[in-house]
Amino acid sequence: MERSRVLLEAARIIRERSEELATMETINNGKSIFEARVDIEISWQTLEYYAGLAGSMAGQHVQLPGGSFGYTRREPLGVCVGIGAWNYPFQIACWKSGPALASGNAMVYKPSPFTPITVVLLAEIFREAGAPPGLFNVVQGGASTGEFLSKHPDVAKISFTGSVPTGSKIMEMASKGIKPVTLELGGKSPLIIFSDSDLENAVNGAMMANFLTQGQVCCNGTRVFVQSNILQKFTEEVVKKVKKIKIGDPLLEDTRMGPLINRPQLEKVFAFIKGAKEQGAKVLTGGEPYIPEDQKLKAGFYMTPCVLGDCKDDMTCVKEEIFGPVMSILPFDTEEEVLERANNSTYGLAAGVFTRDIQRAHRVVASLQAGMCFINNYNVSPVELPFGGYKKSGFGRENGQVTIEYYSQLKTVCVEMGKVESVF
Ligand SMILES: NC(=O)c1ccc[n+]([C@@H]2O[C@H](COP(=O)([O-])OP(=O)(O)OC[C@H]3O[C@@H](n4cnc5c(N)ncnc54)[C@H](O)[C@@H]3O)[C@@H](O)[C@H]2O)c1
Ligand SMILES: CCCCC=O
Repeated sequence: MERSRVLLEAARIIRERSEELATMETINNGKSIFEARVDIEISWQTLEYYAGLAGSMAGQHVQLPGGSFGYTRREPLGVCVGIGAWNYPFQIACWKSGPALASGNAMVYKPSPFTPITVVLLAEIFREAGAPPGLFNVVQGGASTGEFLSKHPDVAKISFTGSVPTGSKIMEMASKGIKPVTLELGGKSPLIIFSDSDLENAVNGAMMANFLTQGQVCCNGTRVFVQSNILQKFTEEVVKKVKKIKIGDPLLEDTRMGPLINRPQLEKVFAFIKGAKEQGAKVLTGGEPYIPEDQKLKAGFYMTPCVLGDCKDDMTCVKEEIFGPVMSILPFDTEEEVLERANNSTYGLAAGVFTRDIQRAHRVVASLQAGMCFINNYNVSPVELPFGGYKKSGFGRENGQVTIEYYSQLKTVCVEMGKVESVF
């Protein structure tokens, strides 16, 4: 209950300071203030949710023959390391620290060097909320700092959010110390639109699946499979909407797309678009540098959101994670065919299906190889629901009750009430 009170107080402070924190997050990352506000809201909800679970951590009592019994204790792991990506800096730190602290651990958190700011504010908030000094610590740095933390003998667990190659290195380092890891990695998720969908809903779902945070979202549904008989109509509607996305100063109220995180990321996205064109895809809109009129923004890393048509499953833009505002549209004919193509990926983070046929919706998600599936929506992530991947998108979960298990260990105590029956 003591932990719960600290988390609840931290949630209250975040809520009270939400406008300031959202502004800082926009400056930190470049996402629109509109989206940053949502991130801050999800963040305090996460701390509230785990505050609620903190007091309910308990073991089991098991009766054994002869009056003997056993019981289990759910105990903390110790010092947990959190290593975060730059796309949701504050939210990722809350997704990790909420369950870690609720379970009784301490945390050392390393944000991405591209977004070092807001997690420092989170550390100050935890202190102000009553967390003892040293319970939640921030260490700044890049790969070598992450490696130092991952190899450190005093560290009991690593929770990592980032790319597959780095996740693989972290797992290797953790294996040397036999440390548990949670890996929240990348994706190339499918979004399947059946022709019986509510078209407006499906178009809105595809927008949500591709263009939040300048397309730099791990679970984005970037492979948009559209049933052939609605391909033309769907594509026209999507392109119309994408053209209307307001790009510019992320601190302005009506902006919906700010700059990408940095120059290399912008160039990487342009290289994917160039490669897509060379492989035969057609740019239906966007994919160009965007120069805002405002003088002070001219050197920003802006681009116009892009929709690619005439895509094929074996194109690089369809197979690899771009991590930018680029949607690939792929026609399909049958359910069986689309399932096979949707699952034909080394990733398995998320997937979505739009249909009015409820039986089909459940049948399809049951066959999709993805940890986070959406029916008739996309990219909503309530804290009550576990989030995480299949296949190379990682393992372990964030959010939901189950995450307590990833931040704790189970001790079994066997109690003998009779005499020891020695076999010797
Ligand atoms: N599944 C999820 O929940 C989720 C959420 C956000 C982002 N992501 C993924 O993250 C990727 C983009 O983020 P990124 O570019 O920051 O990823 P990244 O792997 O380059 O870096 C992530 C973090 O790891 C650190 N790091 C880098 N090399 C390291 C090493 N050798 N040892 C230890 N730490 C090291 C970085 O400094 C950073 O803090 C995308 O692939 C995206 O899909 C996944
Ligand atoms: C914390 C939000 C994770 C979404 C993926 O990038």
